Amino acid sequence: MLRLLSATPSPYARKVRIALAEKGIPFELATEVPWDSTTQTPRHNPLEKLPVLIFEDGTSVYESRFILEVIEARWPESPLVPADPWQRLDARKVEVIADGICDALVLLFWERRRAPEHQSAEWIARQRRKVDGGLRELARIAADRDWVVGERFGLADIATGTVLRYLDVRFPEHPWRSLHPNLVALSARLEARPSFAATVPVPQVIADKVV
Ligand SMILES: N[C@@H](CCC(=O)N[C@@H](CS(=O)(=O)O)C(=O)NCC(=O)O)C(=O)O
Repeated sequence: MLRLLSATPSPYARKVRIALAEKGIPFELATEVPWDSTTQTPRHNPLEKLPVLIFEDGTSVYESRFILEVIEARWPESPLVPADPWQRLDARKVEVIADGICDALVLLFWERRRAPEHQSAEWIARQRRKVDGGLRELARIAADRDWVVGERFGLADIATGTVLRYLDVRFPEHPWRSLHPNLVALSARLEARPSFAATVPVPQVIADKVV
């Protein structure tokens, strides 16, 4: 059985979970805390990050954008990327922006886990700018369209929907809902999909000292 190493808050893993669900591909969900010494993630990814997609023969694929490319190549039915090559690049650009916002949110989360006297205000401000700028660009691209890119649900919606809900987990005080009402409407539509409803992110308990 196909296996996915995942974590309850992970927006990157949520993209893969949603894609597999939307394509009807069965898999075993292995929920980990990659920050704890007990995690099996390093056994399957030398970069020690999840999500990791593990095939029955033990081969592993990691880095969510690449995992999604592998899934699209291996199971092309119900495509999640547009057929038009330029629209496909637009969708992948949206994923780059969404993942980049998530990356900034992860860095922000860990900076705030440091003792107050060790937190860098400059570093926090820099990550905050990336979150705000990325959200502005996603709001500009999405506008009031039914789907973020193209004429149907796909990768760009998965990436945008996951970062918006991840904000609630890692940066609940961020005013994105008042700043970008079009993203609020988009998020509500996406979260109503069964693949989203089944994968709502929640914080995890991290037992080990990480920073
Ligand atoms: N670019 C990677 C990012 C993955 C990532 O940062 N995963 C985190 C977990 S989570 O933030 O998604 O919940 C991780 O495994 N971190 C462990 C580590 O960085 O050592 C992807 O898209 O897959």
